[in-house]
Formats: sequence, C-alpha cells, structure tokens
Amino acid sequence: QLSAKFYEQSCPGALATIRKGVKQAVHNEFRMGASLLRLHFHDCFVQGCDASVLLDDTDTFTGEKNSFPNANSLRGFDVIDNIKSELENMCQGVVSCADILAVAARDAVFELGGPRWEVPLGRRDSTTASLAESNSDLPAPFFDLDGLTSAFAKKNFTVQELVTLSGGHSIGLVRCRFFRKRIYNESNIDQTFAEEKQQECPFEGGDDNLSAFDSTTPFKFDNAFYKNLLQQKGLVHSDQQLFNGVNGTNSPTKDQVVSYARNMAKFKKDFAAAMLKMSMMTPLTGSDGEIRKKCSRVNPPST
Ligand code: HEM
Ligand SMILES: [Ca+2]
Repeated sequence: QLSAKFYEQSCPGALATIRKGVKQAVHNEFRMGASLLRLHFHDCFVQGCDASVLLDDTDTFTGEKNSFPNANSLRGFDVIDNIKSELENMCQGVVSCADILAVAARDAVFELGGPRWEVPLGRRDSTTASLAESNSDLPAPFFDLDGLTSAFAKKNFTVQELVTLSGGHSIGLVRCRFFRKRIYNESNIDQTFAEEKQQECPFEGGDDNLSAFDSTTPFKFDNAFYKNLLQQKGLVHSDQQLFNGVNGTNSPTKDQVVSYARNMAKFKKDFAAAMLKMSMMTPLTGSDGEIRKKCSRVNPPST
C-alpha cells in the first residue's frame, strides 16, 4: 500500500523539505536527533504509525502526550510543526504528519552517523489517540528481559528485533529517576561507572538530571552502546538486561549484543531493517483517517 514515491507527483519537494528541517534542528541541538527518533517509536507502538502521539489533549482526555512514558519527556513537537507548516505552504493538505515523523526519524538517525533506509510513504493521520494504550504498551526502563520481550512480541517484533531496536539508545539522554535504582542498588554494573553516574544522579533529589544512555559517544549513532553493555555499563536496567538476562547467565540475547559490539556494520544494517518494519506498523491508508492541517489537532469539521 505504502510507496516511497507517494509524493513524487503531489509534492515533489516534500522529502527535501523534511530533510532540511531535521538537519537544521539537529545542528542546533544534537539531542533533537534522538528526540525525533523516539517520537516516531512512541507513535508507532500506540495505534500504529498514525501521528496519534502528536495530538494535543482534548476534553475527552485521550491525549498521549500525558501518558506516563511521554509526559515531560517527549520532545521535538515544535520541529515537526515547523516542517509541517512549511509543507502546507508548499503543497496544502498533502503530506501527512505520520509520514513526516517516519522520514524525520530516518533523517535524524542518518544525520548522527547512523544508517539510512528508504521510507515507504502514504500513511494518513488518525482522528483519535489513546492515552490508555500509550500507558500500557510502551515498555518501561524497569522491565526485565521477559517484560521487554512480551512488550515487543505484542507488536509483532522478535526478541532479536528488540535487541536491534534498543540500539536507539545509542543516542540521547535519560533522566536520573529512571536509572537511580540501577546505579545505587544493582550488582551487574561496573563500579567506577556507577560512581561516575552517582555524581550526576544523587541518591536523593535531582530526579530530572540528564545523563547520556551511551556515555562513550552520546550523540553518535554507532555500536558503542553495545560495547558498553559488555562492560556492564548500560545505564538503564532494561538495556543491561539485553546482555545479562534475568539471572545473569545464558541470556538468549547475549550473543547478539556481543555480535553488534564487534560488528558495527551488522548492527546498522539490522537497525535499518527493523526501523523500516516499525515504520509500517498498521498505517492508515486510502480514505482512512485524514491529512491533518495541523499536527497537534484533528481537522475541524468542514461546513
Ligand atoms: C526497549 C524498550 C525501551 C525502553 C524501556 C525505553 C525507555 C526509555 C526511557 C526511560 C527514556 C528516557 C525518558 C526520560 O528520561 O524522560 C528513553 C529515551 C529514548 N529512547 Fe527509549 N526505550 C526503549 C526502546 C527504544 C526504542 C526502540 C527506540 C528507538 C528505536 C528508543 C529511542 C530512544 C531515544 C532516542 C531516547 C532519547 C530521547 C531524547 O534524548 O530526547 N527507545 N527511552
Ligand atoms: Ca500512533
């Protein structure tokens, strides 16, 4: 249904415009590349890749922006809004917000040194969002391998794809509240690393202090994230689980982490394929949904 050439006739400049907007935003602030990648992930895991994540809350309180994983955490909305308004000036009512998210995530990863993949286009935008699904279906950093595996299985991803997509944490930042327990209470952590992180994340207070997932190359999309896991330097519990497994031995995912740590090309190739799959999760097509005029709200009823 989706096609990479979807806008070739209707808005030939669409891809270049998104690319330019992402490039500018990432060069303003490297972290924005990570934020844009995460926005697409949090969109696709809830109702599919339909830009539901971008809708502001309404009087029915279904907005996903207020879910536990998203509130005070997701960023990049302004970047998407700016790209959207440029596209509306160019070709009114043509390019969906869901497609902008998918392409922006791809361009952001590439901008930070990651792989590039072709994004099939033609997703349409939802007229609904789901706070409930956003709360229940997005994985939490306190999950064990079992919980991560079932969260991904629910969305049709294998445990191998879980390991691959977790490489998204090769870039970006995480708040102290999500790794405090790990750096103070867990034993499968490098002691020097734990002490370093304790400087950035005190035992009491500082819940919102930020730290890089990948302390080696925080804004370069490479395989250092996996190398860190080998050294017990994963910052959040869920990431370290990919190497250690539940009881510390014989994790079914350990070999894959080792393989990515040794072979960056393999990681990048697998990541591109897994992102392509993620970007195609239950899209709205044909006459389903709509092309929003503004990404943060559904179109007003036409009179
Ligand atoms: C496997 C389960 C996952 C868990 C438990 C998880 C959890 C988290 C948490 C807790 C944060 C920080 C939120 C905050 O501090 O406010 C975060 C950030 C991030 N996540 Fe994940 N995540 C997962 C999978 C993914 C996937 C699949 C991707 C993309 C392919 C991804 C990309 C990111 C990025 C890029 C950031 C940093 C965003 C920024 O700096 O603005 N995550 N994640
Ligand atoms: Ca969605």
